[in-house]
Amino acid sequence: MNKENLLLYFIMGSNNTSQPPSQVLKKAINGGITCFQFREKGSGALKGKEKETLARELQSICCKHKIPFIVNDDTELAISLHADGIHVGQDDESIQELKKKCPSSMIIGVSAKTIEEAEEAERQGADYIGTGPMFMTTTKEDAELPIGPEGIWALRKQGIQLPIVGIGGINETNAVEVIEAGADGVSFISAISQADDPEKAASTLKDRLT
Ligand SMILES: Cc1ncc(COP(=O)(O)OP(=O)(O)O)c(N)n1
Ligand SMILES: Cc1nc(C(=O)O)sc1CCOP(=O)(O)O
Ligand SMILES: [Mg+2]
Repeated sequence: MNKENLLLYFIMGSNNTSQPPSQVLKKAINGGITCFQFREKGSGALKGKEKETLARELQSICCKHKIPFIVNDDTELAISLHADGIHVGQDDESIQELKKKCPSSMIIGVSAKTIEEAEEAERQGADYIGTGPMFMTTTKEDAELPIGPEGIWALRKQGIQLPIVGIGGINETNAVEVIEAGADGVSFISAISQADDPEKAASTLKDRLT
């Protein structure tokens, strides 16, 4: 994957916003996001056909604007939609399994915060790692304690070269710290999905980082 695409990585599912998700995504794209992950998860998340319909709608918006469309967790959905990529965590499907099932062009993102996890992701051929939580977050129901941007410093210091995107509690006031620690990008849900004006929220984040 082109690591420039990780700079402003927006993640959202239908339960992360009170506005229509398609409107939020369009505004976020107008504001300058560079990548999108469909994460339909947690309380009230859509399932089955409804989930697929929303995924297709958001994918077509991304496609029109040439924004990579990544699916969280759901490999079957990612494959059936010919998504640009899939993101998995340590408790999800292994990279080895994904490599067997997915087209070789599909971007594979993996959550990794320890040196062991990051080295394993590199060995297995992940395209990028997501490291977090950087800061306190209430968006992920089972989020762990924050490791701070120091967690990214530590991975870089120990020689991790894979593209890294920080995640968790990132907003316009702390995004720069994450990049300064060695990340190629920042990912965020609520900073945009909960904003009254998602376009302005995205463009403010972009201004802070460019
Ligand atoms: C870019 C990015 N980084 C990390 C995660 C977290 O993935 P995971 O640990 O599998 O947790 P869930 O998102 O599935 O709850 C992510 N989604 N994206
Ligand atoms: C999906 C997710 N994964 C995390 C991790 O630490 O792996 S934190 C998180 C939630 C990010 O939402 P917000 O930007 O609203 O804090
Ligand atoms: Mg997961």
